[in-house]
Amino acid sequence: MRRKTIPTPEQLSAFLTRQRELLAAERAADIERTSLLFSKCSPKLLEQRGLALGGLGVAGVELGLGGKSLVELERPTAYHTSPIFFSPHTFRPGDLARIDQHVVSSARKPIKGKKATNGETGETGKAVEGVVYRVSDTKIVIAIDGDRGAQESEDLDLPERCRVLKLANTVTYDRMDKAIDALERLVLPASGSSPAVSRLVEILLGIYPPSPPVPVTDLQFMDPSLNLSQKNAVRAALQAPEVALIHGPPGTGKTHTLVEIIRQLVAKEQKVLVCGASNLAVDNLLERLVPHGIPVTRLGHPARVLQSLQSSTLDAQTAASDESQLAKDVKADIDSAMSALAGKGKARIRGAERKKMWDEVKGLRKEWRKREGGAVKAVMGRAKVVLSTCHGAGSRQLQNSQFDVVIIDEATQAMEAVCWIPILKAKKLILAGDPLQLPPTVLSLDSENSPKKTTPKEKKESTAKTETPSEPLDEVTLPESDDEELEEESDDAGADSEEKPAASEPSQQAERKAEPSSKKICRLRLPHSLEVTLFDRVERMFPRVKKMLTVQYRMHAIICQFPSTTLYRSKLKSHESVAAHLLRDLPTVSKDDEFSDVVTPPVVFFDTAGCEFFERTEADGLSGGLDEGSKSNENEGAAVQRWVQKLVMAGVAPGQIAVITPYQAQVTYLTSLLRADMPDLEIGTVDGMQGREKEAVVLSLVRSNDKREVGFLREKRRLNVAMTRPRRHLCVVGDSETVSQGGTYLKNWMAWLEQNADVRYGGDET
Ligand SMILES: Nc1ncnc2c1ncn2[C@@H]1O[C@H](COP(=O)(O)OP(=O)(O)OP(=O)(O)O)[C@@H](O)[C@H]1O
Repeated sequence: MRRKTIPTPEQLSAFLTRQRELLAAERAADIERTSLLFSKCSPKLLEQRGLALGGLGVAGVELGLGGKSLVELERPTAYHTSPIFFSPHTFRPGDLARIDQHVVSSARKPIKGKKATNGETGETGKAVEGVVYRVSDTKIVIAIDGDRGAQESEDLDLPERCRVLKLANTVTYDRMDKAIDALERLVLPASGSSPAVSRLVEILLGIYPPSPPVPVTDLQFMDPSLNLSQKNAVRAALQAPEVALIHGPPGTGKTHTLVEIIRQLVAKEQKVLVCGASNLAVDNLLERLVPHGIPVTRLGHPARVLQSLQSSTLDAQTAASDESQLAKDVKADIDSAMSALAGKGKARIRGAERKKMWDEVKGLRKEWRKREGGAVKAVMGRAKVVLSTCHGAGSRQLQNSQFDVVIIDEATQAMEAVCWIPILKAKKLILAGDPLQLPPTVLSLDSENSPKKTTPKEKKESTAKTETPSEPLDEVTLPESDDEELEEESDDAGADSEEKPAASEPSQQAERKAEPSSKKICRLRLPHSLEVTLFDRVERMFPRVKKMLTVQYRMHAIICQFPSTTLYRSKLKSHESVAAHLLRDLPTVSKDDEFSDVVTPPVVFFDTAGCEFFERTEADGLSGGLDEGSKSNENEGAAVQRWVQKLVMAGVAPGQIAVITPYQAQVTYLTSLLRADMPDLEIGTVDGMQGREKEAVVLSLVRSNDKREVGFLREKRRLNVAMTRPRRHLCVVGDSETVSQGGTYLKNWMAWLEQNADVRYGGDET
């Protein structure tokens, strides 16, 4: 039995150093990935890869919420004889992007009627960076901050012919670094200074254990539908003086539970900061809070907030506030000057006149920002519940704000450092997530710069972002839970291999030095990668602060059985409202006998063993080998297509079906097979489906080879996500012979499918 000790200053320092090293490696990997793409790919290839849109012209500039300049770009017909629709691309609202001069790969004739002064662009303008605000088939709108691009360059003097490039987001890394620096100043102050460190910070770093719960005697649940495990989690979160964890397996109502906690905290006049790992997670919570009439303010770039929730944004609330009326007349003047400068349809204002006008705009903007700043302060002062992404909590609007409680949803998908950004603003922390689903995406696992090197085999598997592998876990175990008799400082011999840092690490040597031979180990352990989340660490240090939700409202009981037994110690139960639901119960689905074998079984397994449906490795060389290694399986794709067609013929709407697979190359292939006929069918990677559900899910496993290699299919957390997305029907297509060679877990799953699924021959054409 090893006793855990509190960290020494050296160990605290080693922990912070490790976080910094990991973040630096991740930043480098992110930038390297982007620059590799930009350097290896010709402009045409960048467009083919969906990372650039070229040949654009400015269709207009207007002033948007929060003083942003909204630059609308389209493909002017003068440049293109072909349709002006964009080709497929990866730009989504919220992406960072740069507008710069259009570049062509090879010499082309100048455009008729234009003087080519620089390459073929005609006129050199300035590059600006911003955020994608809106995208349609023909237009892309980039929002540029009033106090960044336009102000710094004084003039939004964009090139006449532009392109838009997708950028790596380094702001997030800056904020994470800043949070780690702030943490260091708190816990390892320079001599002489003695800052007040909150007990929460000390607990999260293993210096103190959490205080005992403070009973809440008058607790009246506001939502009568909460089940017992949800009520227990709400009670524990409210009673915890400093920290609580909510473990929500798939479909167990994590968000439902958090909404109750927020309502209870608001009723007690607590000021709450609610964060999510992603904008989607934040909007999901916002959507659920708004109907309860809770006064919420959503921080974040309006471009990153769902259209339907815009009225809850700080920008919109500021615009509607009494305080901002003062700023409105200034805004009108800016608007008219901006449209004159954009000069759409008229002659472009140039030279001294343009400079003078920009100086005026600059002055007006300064005044407007001052007036708006006052309005923002007033709105923030009134807000009871503030919502933002974790890194958004580092924005200037929250610079001096303090909260009673910070809640982080999907905390198991957030890197630890990003969680520290909001944590440093609060006295108490509630984390919700599921450590048995996929961790945050970490690019540096695959990088030369990574403190932890991957094996060549892992590396090959992880070239596309959607395929970033996690360390294959041979023993994913449910960590010690609140409801079992456990010593708080128990032996962690059962800890999974994840926590073992690479032996050659300098920081780990520091850890080993600090660890005396008497088997005492430090409670604060060094993470081996950014995949180790704060939730994981706190759970391991203090298992009693965790409550698990145990009733799921998504899957048919059979679909739930394997993950529940193997990952959740059989604690995950199916609510009676879903335990027996089948596709045939859907109102649109045919009740004819003809379709019975399609819409009745909850789990179907097309076993392709012996069919010789071999996988193919992609090596298209498109991006200098960046996509090399992704797998596809055409015959399996055909089997998926046949089953989807049957489901649809039986009356299941394409929008109720998802086709998922771990491999990007298979997504591409399946898209080419199915997209044209079924635009509403969801086709994507397993990773992209985390947090979502569909009535029917068809899962293509892809791997089929003589070497019995399964690659990152063996990652249990990915498999868990894959098999827990369906509500009524799961169809698995795969080669049991290959897949069952991928370790005990996959072997057991194949055996379970043989026993419990409606097993069919994979080559079956009928
Ligand atoms: N106590 C309850 N009674 C009835 N339905 C519930 C209850 N709790 C949750 N649900 C339903 O279960 C579904 C999943 O809930 P929710 O979205 O809150 O879960 P989640 O754990 O956040 O989901 P995910 O697994 O996607 O992260 C929702 O449709 C929700 O309405």
